[in-house]
Amino acid sequence: MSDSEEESPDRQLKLVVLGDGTSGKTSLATRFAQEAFGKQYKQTVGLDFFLKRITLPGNLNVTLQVWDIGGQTIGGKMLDKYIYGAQGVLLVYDITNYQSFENLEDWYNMVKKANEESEIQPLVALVGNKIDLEHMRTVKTDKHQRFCQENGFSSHFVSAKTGDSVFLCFQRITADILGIKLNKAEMEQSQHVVRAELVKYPEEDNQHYSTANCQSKICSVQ
Ligand SMILES: Nc1nc2c(ncn2[C@@H]2O[C@H](COP(=O)(O)OP(=O)(O)OP(=O)(O)O)[C@@H](O)[C@H]2O)c(=O)[nH]1
Repeated sequence: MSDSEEESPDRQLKLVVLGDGTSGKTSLATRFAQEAFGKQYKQTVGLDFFLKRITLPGNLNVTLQVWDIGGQTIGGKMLDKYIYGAQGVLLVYDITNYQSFENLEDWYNMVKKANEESEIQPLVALVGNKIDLEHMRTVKTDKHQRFCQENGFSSHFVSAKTGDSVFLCFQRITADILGIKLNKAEMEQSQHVVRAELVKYPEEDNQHYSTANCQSKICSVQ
């Protein structure tokens, strides 16, 4: 390999995921880092770590260290230390749980306190999770947008369950931290396509579904 072909070392970034218990922080980190989702709730005690390497346009490799902080740590002594040194903070709430949105004010205050003495402030992203439960939404999108505008947060809506926009969310945050602009095509490429299997009804039942007869067994919902 010639000198010019040598890969430059990965950039390393620390991202901290904060928010109330059950807002979906572990699910979000697991979906992003392992492309998996578990329905069963298991409370995070303290914190968990995830590592994921992504490549941004221009062949820039970035290793993301994702710190998934348990929702119960809000009153604890360790929280400052967990947050300290992060280049990015994801404030996560559940769009069907208004309290989880309201409590982000407290979480954000903890971020400001932890970085009081540091010269560089982390980039903060507001993440509304569980958009697969849109019909149960209790936090209006204009409330979300206002909170972003008032504090200079970037805005994201995701579903850890379906994977909708999860990769895009982490990609956009990483690009913002590194000052890289993603174009529309690059962002569209990162949009997750949800694949839903269609139920195949027995022949005799098909009469009831004659107008909705699908040619393909797979439906792509974007
Ligand atoms: N429908 C739906 N459920 C979700 C989604 N994300 C997480 N959940 C469910 O919400 C519950 C809580 O998810 P967790 O990821 O454990 O929440 P957490 O924020 O890490 O909770 P703590 O560990 O207590 O801080 C689990 O039952 C998940 O399966 C989502 O996008 N959609």
